[in-house]
Amino acid sequence: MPPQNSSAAAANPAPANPAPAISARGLRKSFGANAVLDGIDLTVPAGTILALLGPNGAGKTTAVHLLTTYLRPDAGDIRITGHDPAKNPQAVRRAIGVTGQFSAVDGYLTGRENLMLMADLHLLPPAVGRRRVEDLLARFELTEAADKTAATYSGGMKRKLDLAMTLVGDPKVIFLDEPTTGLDPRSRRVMWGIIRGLAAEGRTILLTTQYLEEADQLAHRVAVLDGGRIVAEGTPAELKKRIPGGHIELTFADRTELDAAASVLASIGRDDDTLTLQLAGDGRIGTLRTLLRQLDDASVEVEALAVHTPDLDDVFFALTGQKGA
Ligand SMILES: Nc1ncnc2c1ncn2[C@@H]1O[C@H](COP(=O)(O)OP(=O)(O)OP(=O)(O)O)[C@@H](O)[C@H]1O
Repeated sequence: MPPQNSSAAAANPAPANPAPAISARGLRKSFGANAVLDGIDLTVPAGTILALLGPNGAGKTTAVHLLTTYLRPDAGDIRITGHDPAKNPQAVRRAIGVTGQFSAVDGYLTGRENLMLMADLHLLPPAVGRRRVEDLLARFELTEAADKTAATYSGGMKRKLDLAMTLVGDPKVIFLDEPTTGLDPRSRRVMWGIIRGLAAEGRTILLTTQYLEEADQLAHRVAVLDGGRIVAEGTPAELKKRIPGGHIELTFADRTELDAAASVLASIGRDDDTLTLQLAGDGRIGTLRTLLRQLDDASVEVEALAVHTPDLDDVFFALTGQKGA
């Protein structure tokens, strides 16, 4: 898949030199003998999206709980929009919105009632609350379904309602714990559009994900969490640079063709079971044209050609030795 983050970043460029909205230094948290976070540092400039990427059980949710006053760290320093959660948890709670893996949506209430309940919890004056709720219903394309009980909503609609509920309080900093887990590809894309829109409004977003493509698509920066530590941090493009380049894979119909191709091409890998050859190079037309001409000259038939560009999956594998989601 071509790297698409460049387009996301171009549509939603990070502001120059903003003050960090989220910063954490030396965060540690253990549950009994289980050291889940072993000294992590995170900085998220205002108006940007950081993806905290890690496999199941890496400690992503624990990190979100520490940053959102839900849990206290064993050690470390946190500032959220300049406030210290240990000293001023109320100020932190006023600045943030959190959408967790467990939905806050009440299935017995309608979409509008769920949102109005949040407006009441935030003590918004009734007229302000009603306006904000109607704006959010419209923005999330839930107006038509607003009077149906949330239990009748699809997974994607519930997730949108959950995020809309988080936005009733107009938070400047938003934590999204695995915002698209379990959604179908279309709903996932809708959610990506919404998340990009929130950052374009100047909100700061920390999202956790097991999806490498999600981090690539959305995040200005990615922090890879593994074994209680941040094992890599950078833009998606920077992380991609840290792994071997792309390659071209040719598949042949039989062993004779494979042997013939191997004798004329400088391959970097060969698999006799799948009848494939790997060649260094990217998908540039000139490279492919030369390659096909060489095969033509040697009268070798190619059954299939695939161009592999490195993605975050490869980064994850290179950094942690594990396959991603
Ligand atoms: N309250 C708790 N008490 C004891 N152990 C906990 C608690 N919360 C989390 N853990 C443990 O901490 C580790 C990290 O869990 P966490 O939920 O933070 O990971 P995660 O990266 O969010 O994983 P997932 O993607 O599965 O949600 C796990 O081994 C988990 O069992």
